[in-house]
Amino acid sequence: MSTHNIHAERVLILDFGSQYSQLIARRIREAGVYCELHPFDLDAAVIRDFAPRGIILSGGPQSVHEEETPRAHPCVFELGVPVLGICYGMQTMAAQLGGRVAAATHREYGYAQVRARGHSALLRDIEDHTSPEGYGLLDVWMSHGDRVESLPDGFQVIAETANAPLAGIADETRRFYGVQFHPEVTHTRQGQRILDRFVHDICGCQRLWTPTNIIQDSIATVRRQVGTDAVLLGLSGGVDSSVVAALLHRAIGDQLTCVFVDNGLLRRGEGEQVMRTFARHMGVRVIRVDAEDRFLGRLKGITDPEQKRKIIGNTFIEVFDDEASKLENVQWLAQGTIYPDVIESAGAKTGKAKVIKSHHNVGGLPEEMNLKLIEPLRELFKDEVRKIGIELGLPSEMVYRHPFPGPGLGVRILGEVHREDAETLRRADDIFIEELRRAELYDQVSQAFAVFLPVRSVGVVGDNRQYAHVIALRAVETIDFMTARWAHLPYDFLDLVCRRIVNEIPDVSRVVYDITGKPPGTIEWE
Ligand SMILES: Nc1ncnc2c1ncn2[C@@H]1O[C@H](COP(=O)(O)OP(=O)(O)OP(=O)(O)O)[C@@H](O)[C@H]1O
Ligand SMILES: O=c1[nH]c(=O)c2[nH+]cn([C@@H]3O[C@H](COP(=O)(O)O)[C@@H](O)[C@H]3O)c2[nH]1
Ligand SMILES: NC(=O)CC[C@H](N)C(=O)O
Ligand SMILES: [Mg+2]
Repeated sequence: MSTHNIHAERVLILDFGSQYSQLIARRIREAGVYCELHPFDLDAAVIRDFAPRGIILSGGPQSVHEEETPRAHPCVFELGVPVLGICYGMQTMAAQLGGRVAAATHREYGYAQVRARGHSALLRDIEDHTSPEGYGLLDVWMSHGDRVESLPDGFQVIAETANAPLAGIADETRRFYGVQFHPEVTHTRQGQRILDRFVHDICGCQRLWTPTNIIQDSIATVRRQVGTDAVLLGLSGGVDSSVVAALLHRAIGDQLTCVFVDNGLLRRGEGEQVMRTFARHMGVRVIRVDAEDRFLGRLKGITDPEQKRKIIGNTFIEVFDDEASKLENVQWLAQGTIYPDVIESAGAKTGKAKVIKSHHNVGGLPEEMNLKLIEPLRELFKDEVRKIGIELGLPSEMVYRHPFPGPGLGVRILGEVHREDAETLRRADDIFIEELRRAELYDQVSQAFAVFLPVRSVGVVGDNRQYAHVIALRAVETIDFMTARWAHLPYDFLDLVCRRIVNEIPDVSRVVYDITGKPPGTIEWE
């Protein structure tokens, strides 16, 4: 049983549309405090029911001084809990409580140095440098064009810059704080300390949100939820489903059955690895379904990328359906949904956030099969999922592996998918990944893989003419996979990988390296 109620002390973040709202939530979680991110116009009744220990108002693209721009519900300032406004959040707090906000003559984007004033509970003793006059100086990151020009009653200035004399404000009595800079971004060097200060010292939250507590709590919840029913999980070998498998196995043991589908579009050794880690080492019941013929059969003659994705998704559903109907007493389908998926799909529904992913995995399973859904990672960010995976004893190569798309090699073999090309690609990809690991570059890039190009190019090998395929290598660096920079891998390294691929795989005569960023490219080629 869980020893603490890890959700009891919670912080509410109201999202005014900042690019960094999710980052605020991640930082609060890093501080060991449970928080949720919701749209700024969340119902007052829901806000009260949430019973937050503190509220954070995020930044946002709009201008408080224009008409009809977002406001926090007045109840935010009436609950008697601390409030921290960041950028737009500070501006709207100031405006709503009687201060004035206007466009500044100078905008501030990027680095700025803030001078702390007085001894606020928020910034006291937190500094990067000390000025000759003895003031604390903070290196921060700004992104604003408006500024607070006059303070509401009860507020004092706690930080200033040349361009924003009111860069930090506080009403210590009501425990309302505002900062014009962004403590949630890593460029604000003391940002985590400032947020720690807010949630621990000002809101009075303890550090209950830790991997050990999260695991204990999820186990208790899962046991309560499923009782003695059986649970089915699609296990891909990817991070999320692997962590769900480990967690459910610990919670309900033999009541869990995993289905691993080999669709013929997986990386080399994937099936073997899944069976070794889960079935052999951990004693999880895993059914391996060999569905290569079924998938490749359906893909015959299909060249359009979107059509390929749809066919692969639908075939997954069929295979799952078949497997589920063979099992007895299965009432639940487990899924590796994580918190960013929840935020993004809510945003997509209300139209407040831009639709980020239109990718599909094995979507649609629940309706098709009438199973109840169980999603034990629904509240967690990827980094939290990884920490839990490690704590549950999963190997770190599994927990820290690069993401792999649901449609797999199906979107990395351009045009029609042929079995022998999939094998060629698997070999090339395996060489690339193996060498990245050997050179200790694997963890320095966010995602790396090979792509099969269905064109032929002439080469010369051993005095003979060779007319064979082209492999493209792709490696990117990114935080959120929304934008990416191509990885500047060393030439000598690329040279080595190229030579191995061309020498070891007869069907490849040429290797190219993709130097397109995202945008304008996407990460996958299809
Ligand atoms: N080959 C497969 N066999 C069984 N289930 C699969 C397979 N591929 C995907 N799935 C299911 O689809 C879900 C979504 O896939 P997705 O790639 O988003 O997540 P993941 O594989 O768990 O983790 P990661 O994002 O690290 O790849 C998985 O959690 C898993 O339940
Ligand atoms: O689970 C998935 N199902 C999909 O259909 C899918 N398509 C792309 N990706 C992964 O998403 C990230 C961004 O990819 P793109 O720049 O190609 O859109 C990269 O990490 C891609 O590998 C997918 N993941
Ligand atoms: N990053 C923000 O929250 C910006 C707030 C507001 N749009 C400004 O320019 O000042
Ligand atoms: Mg995956």
